[in-house]
Amino acid sequence: MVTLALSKGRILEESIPLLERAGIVPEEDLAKTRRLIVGTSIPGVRLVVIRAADVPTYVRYGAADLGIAGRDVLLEDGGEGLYELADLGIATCRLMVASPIDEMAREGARSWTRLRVATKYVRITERYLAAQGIQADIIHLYGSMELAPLVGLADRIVDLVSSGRTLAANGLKPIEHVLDVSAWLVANRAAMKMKYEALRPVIACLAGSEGNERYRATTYARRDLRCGVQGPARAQRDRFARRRGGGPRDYRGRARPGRCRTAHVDRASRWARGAHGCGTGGPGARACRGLRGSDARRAGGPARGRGAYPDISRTSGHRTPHAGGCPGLAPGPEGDGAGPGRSLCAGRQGRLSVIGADERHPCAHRRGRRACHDGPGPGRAAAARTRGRLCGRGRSRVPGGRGAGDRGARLWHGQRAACRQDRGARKRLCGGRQASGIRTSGHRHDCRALGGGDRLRRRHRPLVDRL
Ligand SMILES: Nc1ncnc2c1ncn2[C@@H]1O[C@H](COP(=O)(O)OP(=O)(O)OP(=O)(O)O)[C@@H](O)[C@H]1O
Ligand SMILES: O=P(O)(O)OC[C@H]1O[C@H](OP(=O)(O)OP(=O)(O)O)[C@H](O)[C@@H]1O
Repeated sequence: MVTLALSKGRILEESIPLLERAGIVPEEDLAKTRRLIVGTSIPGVRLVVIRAADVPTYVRYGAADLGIAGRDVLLEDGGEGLYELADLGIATCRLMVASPIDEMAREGARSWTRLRVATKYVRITERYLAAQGIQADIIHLYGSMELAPLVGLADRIVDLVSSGRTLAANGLKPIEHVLDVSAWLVANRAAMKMKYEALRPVIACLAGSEGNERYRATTYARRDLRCGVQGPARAQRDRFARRRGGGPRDYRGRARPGRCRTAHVDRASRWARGAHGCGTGGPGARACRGLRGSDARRAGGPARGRGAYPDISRTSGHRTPHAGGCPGLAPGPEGDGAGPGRSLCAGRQGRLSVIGADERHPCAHRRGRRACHDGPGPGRAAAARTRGRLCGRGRSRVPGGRGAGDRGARLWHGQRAACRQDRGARKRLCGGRQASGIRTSGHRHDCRALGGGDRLRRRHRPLVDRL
């Protein structure tokens, strides 16, 4: 059973059409029913309707597997224990600082000193004010913030603004923009591991449902389609190669001809950003279906002609490869293209990330965690590939040294320490015995034998140090 938590209020109003477009039709009218758990047209998918601020809690503790909540609520909550999967593009508004209109001429927001600010969003406001270097007392209210300045409770408010009518009606004016807000699809982390097969079609249908134009590679797809096929070494090499003006390179630095067989998509991580311009029109293009605008350009799509990759929309965003919607939400065979994830990564979805790089990035890749359900996590897989390539599989080169086999190593010198194959080379350099070593400082730094304790360290210490 998949439980989807919906926020009451505005988000619910806009969630219902989204659900219906995705083929998830509630058995009862959610706006009218007093029931809080409602079945849907999809067996095994049910809805719970709760207060917006409670959605993160339900999802965090696994009472709901998925949830739809405003970004304001998620940021205020902190988002621990959640994967923030996709910006659904509904219930959009802005979080603004507002002040009484007549005060506007007197001072700007930045000149505040020890003002009182009323808000429902204490955490966000604290962070915002701290970032601005403004000292203020924050007064926590639960609603009708606009009233606070009118009755002398606060000098400013931080509140959501959509049409601006509420502010205007109360003689207030927005003065600073804090945050763009929209509703996001979130998931319980454990459920994403344990119930992934059941969740996947629901996620795909909600995040990629036709008509959801905000479904972008920048959110769900970008983070979720980590196939782990293409490792960082190759991505990095390609990036370097492109900077040099050449095409993609193999580990020896030779031009890599023909079609690239990889389809790595994760641009959420730095190293992978260069992974798409493979220059072949093959994998990069395939991988980048669904990337929009600058992402697509970065991926090399439009650079090779706007029509080259019909799935890349330059302006309007991701054109979901979700032909035909989500018939019955039945998870199809891997790689059947039925969902945005599968069409891109052949079903091997990986780890997810959070909203916006500016907030946090608990990226499983960076932590090297197992994230891919079909294999080792991208971190480890990538590291393994990197090691293999860097050391040239047994070449007795010192990383950073000379020789064709070391090109990759030079690019990836940061990985040297991890490269087992390099041990041989180091040993040969120091023989495990030399007192002063060869290339002393570099050698000392690299030599694993130094990890063996003081005795070894002394033995390896260059003569000059021992004097
Ligand atoms: N004016 C608005 N326009 C668009 N979206 C809004 C607006 N106000 C709030 N939202 C979004 O809808 C979510 C729920 O807001 P809503 O006003 O329906 O409930 P609430 O007043 O925050 O909650 P409660 O009534 O339980 O205190 C907010 O978290 C925000 O993401
Ligand atoms: O810009 P507008 O279109 O006028 O909408 C903004 C209002 O909507 C929200 O209030 P809500 O109706 O949720 O009531 P609340 O203040 O009690 O939360 C928000 O807190 C503003 O008051």
